[in-house]
Amino acid sequence: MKRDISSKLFKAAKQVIPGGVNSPVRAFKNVDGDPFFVRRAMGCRIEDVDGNEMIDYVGTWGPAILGHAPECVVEAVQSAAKEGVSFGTPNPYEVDMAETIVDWVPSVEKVRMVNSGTEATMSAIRLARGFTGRDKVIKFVGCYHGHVDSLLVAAGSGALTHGKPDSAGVPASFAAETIILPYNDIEKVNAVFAEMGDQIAAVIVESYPANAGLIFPKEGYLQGLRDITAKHGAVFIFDEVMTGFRVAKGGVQELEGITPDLTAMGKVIGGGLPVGAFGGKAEIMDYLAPDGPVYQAGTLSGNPLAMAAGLAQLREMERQDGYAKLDQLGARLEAGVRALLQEKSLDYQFNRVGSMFCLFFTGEEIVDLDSVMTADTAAFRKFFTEMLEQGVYTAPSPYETGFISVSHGEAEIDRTLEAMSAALAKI
Ligand SMILES: Cc1ncc(COP(=O)(O)O)c(C=O)c1O
Ligand SMILES: N[C@H](C=O)CCC(=O)O
Repeated sequence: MKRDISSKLFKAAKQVIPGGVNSPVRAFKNVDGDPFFVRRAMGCRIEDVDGNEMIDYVGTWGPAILGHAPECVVEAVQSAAKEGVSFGTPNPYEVDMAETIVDWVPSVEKVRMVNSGTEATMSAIRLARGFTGRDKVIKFVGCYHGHVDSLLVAAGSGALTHGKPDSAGVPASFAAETIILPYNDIEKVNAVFAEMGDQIAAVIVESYPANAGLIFPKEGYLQGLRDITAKHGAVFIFDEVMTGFRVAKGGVQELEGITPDLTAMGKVIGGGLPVGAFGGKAEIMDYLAPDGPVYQAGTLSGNPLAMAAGLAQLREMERQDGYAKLDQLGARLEAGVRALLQEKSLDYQFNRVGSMFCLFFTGEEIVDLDSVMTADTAAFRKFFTEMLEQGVYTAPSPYETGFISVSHGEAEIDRTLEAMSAALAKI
């Protein structure tokens, strides 16, 4: 593939943008390559500035559930923009969005809009601390909750990709308030609560961890977290920034029948514009300013364009019965991948829920970060590079999850399986 213009742009970008990118996972460091720059993205395809077209499974890291630039979202943004792009006052879209979230997400009684998933988790943590009057927070190894200081400890996603699960610049005193435990081990959680339950403000967990590949909870694990937090008066925070509105209308909490106290949301609810949200029990949410003592704010929060885009996307998903369609496409991909692995006598693990999936280049059962880290990263790199050569763009890291969109069709899934077959043969 020719990448001349992308190479020039990357060179120029590195002069003026740290690492040449505005978010580390985009830098392709984990695949020994340089990133391509995108000119346009429509449906399930993206085209780079050199004219290479690719079937896309990154989907702008999750938000593009209908595919790129769906007509309904573009029209909603255009029409909203004609009335003004930001008001800095309450607007009707915000009420519509809040009512939609409360209607769709089982545990949410009240919700506050923010501008990113990071803001959502950061605010949820502050609220949990304000509500309980406690400081300590439990998070799990490999879970990523955005670049919140106290949560950038043993984190997944870009932090893991770049071999630095902890970040410089996070004061040791902040990190000391975060208790890190392995995922999927409820005994360890119970033991910490037994020792210091009255100091723990919150347990935060990715509903299905999807920033260290895609890991599923063991039977009873999420309910175990729910029970122990309830017993000790700690706030149970579900991070559904990635899974919310993606795996089902009501996210993982709907699938698993779990009722968290607070939920962090983002990605799909923004329709591709910068949006996050956090919500939950009214009793806790009412601790927020202006009614309560926990301060939280945002110049552009509830922005009319972002709300219009998100609402249009959610309504279209409902209208098309998008979740059922995504599950069918996901099942087709899964069946094809499993057949390929069997045909090639590879014992690699493949995890999928609805339209989210991850192929792990290891035979170990995937239960936590330790098992994820047994994957053969050299094999992953070869696979990624070969897939890209064949016009299929998957995440440039073994620790990210793939996303199918409603605009993928059976033909694209089958083409992807052909590419996978060739790529696996080259490993
Ligand atoms: C589970 C999860 N939580 C939080 C975040 C942070 O969201 P954002 O990148 O919008 O700040 C992300 C993604 O980055 C995520 O996947
Ligand atoms: N895994 C991250 C979020 O889900 C990827 C997005 C980013 O960090 O740029």
